[in-house]
Amino acid sequence: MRLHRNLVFAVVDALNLIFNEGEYADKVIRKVLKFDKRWGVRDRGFIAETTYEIVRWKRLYTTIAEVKEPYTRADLFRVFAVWATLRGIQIPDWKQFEKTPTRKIKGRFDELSKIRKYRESVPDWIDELGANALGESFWDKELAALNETAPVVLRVNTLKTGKQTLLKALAEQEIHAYGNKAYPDALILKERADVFKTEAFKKGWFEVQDASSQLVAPFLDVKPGQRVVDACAGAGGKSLHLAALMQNKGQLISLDIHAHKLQELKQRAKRNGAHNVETRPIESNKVIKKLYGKADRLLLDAPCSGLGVIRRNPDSKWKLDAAFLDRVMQTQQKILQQYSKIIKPNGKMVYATCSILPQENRQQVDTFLASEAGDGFEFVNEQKVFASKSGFDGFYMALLEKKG
Ligand SMILES: C[S@@+](CC[C@H](N)C(=O)[O-])C[C@H]1O[C@@H](n2cnc3c(N)ncnc32)[C@H](O)[C@@H]1O
Repeated sequence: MRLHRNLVFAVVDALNLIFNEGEYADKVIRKVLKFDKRWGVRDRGFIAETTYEIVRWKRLYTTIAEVKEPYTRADLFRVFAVWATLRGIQIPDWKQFEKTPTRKIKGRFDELSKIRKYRESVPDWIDELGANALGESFWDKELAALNETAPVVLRVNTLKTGKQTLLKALAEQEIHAYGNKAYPDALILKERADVFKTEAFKKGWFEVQDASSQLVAPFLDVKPGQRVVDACAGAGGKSLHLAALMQNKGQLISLDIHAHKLQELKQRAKRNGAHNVETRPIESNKVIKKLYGKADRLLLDAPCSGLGVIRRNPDSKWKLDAAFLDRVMQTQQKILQQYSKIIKPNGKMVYATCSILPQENRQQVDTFLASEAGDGFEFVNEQKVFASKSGFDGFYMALLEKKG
């Protein structure tokens, strides 16, 4: 592979914004990709993938490069040189790469790879947290799986089409995918592709949604005609799936504290042909209280650390901190305590997170069940989804039933 100057410079610009300015990787990449309209699919792929890779391996690469925050431009070129050297890519003779110590880089890599927190590139506190929560040997495996590149997974929108029709439409555009029996509506891409540009996407035939995330809506056991509340709906990944399972019959009320996310949900619902979705921003407690005792089904897709999805959001490893984790765990319990009142007698509720930590998952459910608000609820079932076992994102879901 030959390195092109303006592409490498774009990666360095992106890294500067992510590492030094604290901006989010996905937003930065979208911004940087607009720098030059002449860049083709491969160029864009190089910028996005290389930036994500370096963000993923930040601790390892910056330690090898012997650079510290805040990084100068020269530091970021050194980090880039580490990435290129470890991939066996010829370092160009530009002045930014003068004196790149190729042999030393390889030696340092071998040395640091013996220590998990460097090998897997995580801050000390996350490494300790994971090892304490899951045990050393399981954390070893799980963390390695969480650092793999995530595949692109689609969920077929059964309100509009079927799997075979979608497969055919994608194949006509040279996008090839395959199914997996454990995930009835999922199609996994063989190679990354910009699926958002396809006609099939514009027609609402699919959404991009990880396979593990696709397990959540079916776990709630919704039926057409029911009243279902999705209380932390965000931009609606799971609301749209619920609407499809309800076959557009009944009522789906999607709530969130952020109105702008619900706005996006509305647009997606329109494209998906999901007509039974109503969005309500949680502007005050009244919005929740009005729904007390009214829902057959309730989904609590709670805010969380996101430790199960760091393959997709590698920069969250560097942006998360212990104080955030504490706060989000308090919110999870508050949501369980208060929103569970939305359920009717004999109704069902799913509590879900995209975390693999027991303290955000089963322990929250147990605390809720032991509390006054949890009295009258029965634990039915749970699914702990680990990246190392499933090959997809880490997730948790618990099904609870309110007694009659
Ligand atoms: C895991 S995300 C939801 C993802 C979404 N369900 C999906 O499938 O695309 C959690 C959501 O909870 C929302 N949230 C945070 N605190 C909340 C609260 N107290 N009540 C309701 N929603 C809240 C966040 O805005 C965020 O959209």
